Amino acid sequence: MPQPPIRIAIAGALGRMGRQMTDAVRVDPRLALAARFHRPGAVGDGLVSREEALAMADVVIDFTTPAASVDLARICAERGGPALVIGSTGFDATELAAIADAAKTIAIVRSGSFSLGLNMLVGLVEQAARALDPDDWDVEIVEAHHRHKVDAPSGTALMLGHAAAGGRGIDLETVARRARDGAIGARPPGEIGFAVVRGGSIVGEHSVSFCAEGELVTLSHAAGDRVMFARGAIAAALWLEGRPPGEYDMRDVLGFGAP
Ligand SMILES: NC(=O)C1=CN([C@@H]2O[C@H](COP(=O)(O)OP(=O)(O)OC[C@H]3O[C@@H](n4cnc5c(N)ncnc54)[C@H](OP(=O)(O)O)[C@@H]3O)[C@@H](O)[C@H]2O)C=CC1
Ligand SMILES: O=C(O)C1=N[C@H](C(=O)O)C[C@H](O)C1
Repeated sequence: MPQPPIRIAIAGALGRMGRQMTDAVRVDPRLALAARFHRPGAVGDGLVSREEALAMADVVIDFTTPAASVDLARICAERGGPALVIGSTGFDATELAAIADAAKTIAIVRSGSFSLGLNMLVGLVEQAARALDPDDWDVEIVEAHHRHKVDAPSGTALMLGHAAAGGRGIDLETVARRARDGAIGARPPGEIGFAVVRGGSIVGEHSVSFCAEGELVTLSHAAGDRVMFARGAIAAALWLEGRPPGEYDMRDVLGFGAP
């Protein structure tokens, strides 16, 4: 018997990723585009209210803002579904805790990047960080995005930072250096530095450099098109079918295991 298509609702449907998701879901025979919604009050273009959308969907795919994603996760948990794929970035600790709380009731895949290649890079970064002595090898993460991006460092850069810190067996927050300016002094050993570029239409570029006396190792990824984020989010939505409540990430979906 052929499986019935998974019914997808798209949050933030008029945004850059919302539009990309709409196109990708429409052409995927495993999925039915059940509903699209945007901000409260947004109408036209086939949009419905959030409440109507949630009633029609098995999975909601959400690329919006931290506040909107947290609210959506809370509402989905209160009504016992649907499951959620969250791609928004820029969450603070309180917002992340709220999503973790919702994941006690519903299944959620949340990732700063739905790119397959990027999630493979996360494992390579963790491996390199484990192998290279932090007293000799400085870690520097550089990310570049389009001029419209509102959070920094990117969710992906933070994932890469967590992978590097995890490889060293430390908590990223204790060693992260998110910005530098002025008379900052010499670089302390063990620091994980972030640098941010914003401009034009850059879809997303990330590099992690391990810098030692006389040599440099750089691992990098460049996104040329948002379509692969949409494909990754679809893989996550399909993977969610029948999953118990919990907060999962793209490495779970891809079967890459913990970094
Ligand atoms: N994890 C991943 O692989 C990827 C993650 N992202 C992340 O996804 C998020 C969205 O990115 P992008 O599409 O470029 O940004 P956009 O600003 O283009 O889209 C976000 C949309 O969400 C809408 N929105 C705001 N509040 C609500 C709400 N309460 N309900 C429904 N919709 C709402 C905004 O509306 P309005 O226009 O009216 O403000 C906006 O159109 C960002 O956090 C980005 O970092 C992006 C690409 C890949
Ligand atoms: O805002 C974007 O565009 C992107 N955001 C994600 C992030 O913060 O890492 C993923 C991707 O790089 C595009």
